[in-house]
Amino acid sequence: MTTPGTTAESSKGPMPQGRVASLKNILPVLRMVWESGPGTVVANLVLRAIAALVPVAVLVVARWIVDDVVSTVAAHQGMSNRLWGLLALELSLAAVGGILGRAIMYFNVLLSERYTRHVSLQLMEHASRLDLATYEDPTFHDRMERARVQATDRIVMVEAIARFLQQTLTTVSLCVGILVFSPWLLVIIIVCLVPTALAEGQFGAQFYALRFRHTPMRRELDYLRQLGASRESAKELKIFGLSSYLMERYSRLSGKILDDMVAHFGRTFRSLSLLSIIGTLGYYGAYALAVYKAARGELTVGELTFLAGAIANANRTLQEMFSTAVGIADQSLYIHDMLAFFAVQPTLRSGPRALKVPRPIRQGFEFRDVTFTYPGRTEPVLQKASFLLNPGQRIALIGENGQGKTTIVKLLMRLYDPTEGQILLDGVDLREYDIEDLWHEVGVIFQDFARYEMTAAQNIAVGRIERRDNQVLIEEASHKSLANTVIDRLPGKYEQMLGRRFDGGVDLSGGEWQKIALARAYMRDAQLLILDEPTAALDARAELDVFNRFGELASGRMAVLISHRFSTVRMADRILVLKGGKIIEEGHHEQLVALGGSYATMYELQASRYR
Ligand SMILES: Nc1ncnc2c1ncn2[C@@H]1O[C@H](COP(=O)(O)OP(=O)(O)OP(=O)(O)O)[C@@H](O)[C@H]1O
Repeated sequence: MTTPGTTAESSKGPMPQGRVASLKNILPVLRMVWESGPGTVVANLVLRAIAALVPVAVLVVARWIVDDVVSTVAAHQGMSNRLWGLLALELSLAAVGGILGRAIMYFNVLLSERYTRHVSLQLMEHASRLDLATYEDPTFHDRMERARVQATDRIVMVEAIARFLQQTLTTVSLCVGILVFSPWLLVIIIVCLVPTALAEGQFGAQFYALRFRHTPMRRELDYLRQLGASRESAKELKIFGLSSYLMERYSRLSGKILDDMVAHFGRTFRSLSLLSIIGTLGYYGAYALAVYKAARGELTVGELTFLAGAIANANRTLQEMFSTAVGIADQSLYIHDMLAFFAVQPTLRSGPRALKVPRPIRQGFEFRDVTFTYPGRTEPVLQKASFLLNPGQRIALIGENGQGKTTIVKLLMRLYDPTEGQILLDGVDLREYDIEDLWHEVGVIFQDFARYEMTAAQNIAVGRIERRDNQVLIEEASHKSLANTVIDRLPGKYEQMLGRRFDGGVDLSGGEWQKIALARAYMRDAQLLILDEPTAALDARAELDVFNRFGELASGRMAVLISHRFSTVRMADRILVLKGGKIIEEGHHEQLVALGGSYATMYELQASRYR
């Protein structure tokens, strides 16, 4: 098995394309932050700008106070009004600083909530527009899952960017303050900080590169952690004894990351400790120069106080800026999936002059020499398949696993377009119709139907969500699919929460879920009903009941049934037998049995088990 993340890319050297691209991720995130609440962003920035200037203002007032004290002592005067005023000003600045800190925290929380809400809604909106084909790509699926997590996690980065701006403004204001008194002081500080800055930059880039290289491994760790503690996998993990295998994989991967980190921080610590001595020398050199100037009378004691504070503060904030910048770059690695997800666009769309689906449909559907190959595959799943589905007809698709039955359904619903050939509805190419109108006319239950962790009524209502308050319709659908036999036994009846995720939720068996899901198809006033393995999890009696009712329901409408059970399939008006991407036999049950071909063999095989 290959271990993700062990690419040959070095963590040293110039920034390769991918890493630079990750840094570019910051801009779209900033745009999303802005869109999530311009007012909150402005308030946050204004407050931070004011807060950024408080340190320098405090030092300026401190300088005035000290100078006033010195002159007051020299003149043997008591406390002057000006001195009281300056003390009050210093107190006010401290108070303002405290209040600003609180206000910034408040706006951070507000911004974070707004951002999460905005991005989550955008994710949901974008996800709803994408082609189904996109969802069937496992890489995309992983990416979407990570995008979902990233949407809410990356607010740390947003906060860091705001902090970085604040730190920069503070540093600049302190440097300007120092510059006013002596350009030399600033030169000393900066010159002595340059080696540390360069090294910090270099180590920062290396750390970023290391994190970049670790990203796939960290993703695998996330996956393993999730697998090791999820409800879906718990049973298999126990029975197959997989936990220790997963833990071993987790431990190996995380151990590698840990080793890399220890090595990196060891190197960083050794080099930066040495370089920090130069920085400290610079700081004390500048301080000594200020003291020297003060001793010579070139600076007042107040000015010395200001400079001592400004030098120490500038030294600290400069270093903080570096680590914040590294942190931001580090975070930018983790938004790639979210942006890539937003970049995926739907391809199946309705044209500008899309037609409405006729009501009623008069001629039905026609597959005309349809060939279809899944994106990324070379072998076609269907080859020149042709058949008719007329109004009032029920057709069944049968064939061994993987022969293309579900694919036909997906094509019929225009979740994909044929690679060659045409699908016609009332003689017009399916592509000419409004896609949403088409879906509106179809009631479909797939094999892998969704189990919504919502109430029983809501689970049925999703079949026609705009009628979710119509209890009569819900109960009718529930009777037709036999869901009522399940719901009547639930303590909360239609208001019973299903699934185990939420308090008071009740989980159902596979067959019970299937009856509930089936009711969704009956909620719709659809002209075409598609049931893909609708009764696979039902017991024999329930299956018979469901189909007796289905017979009544499908009258006048079209229905497509997919099933491996011949008891189900034989009820269809016409059966299409699929093999190797082709429709090899077609007819009703008796005809196909009499034909003595593939259908007859499969039927015999199943029937013989019951004799
Ligand atoms: N999204 C996809 N991308 C690539 N190949 C796919 C995709 N979906 C299905 N296939 C492949 O197409 C073939 C037909 O799949 P399909 O689901 O239509 O078969 P089926 O007859 O419904 O099978 P089953 O009886 O197992 O449900 C299979 O080989 C399957 O692996």
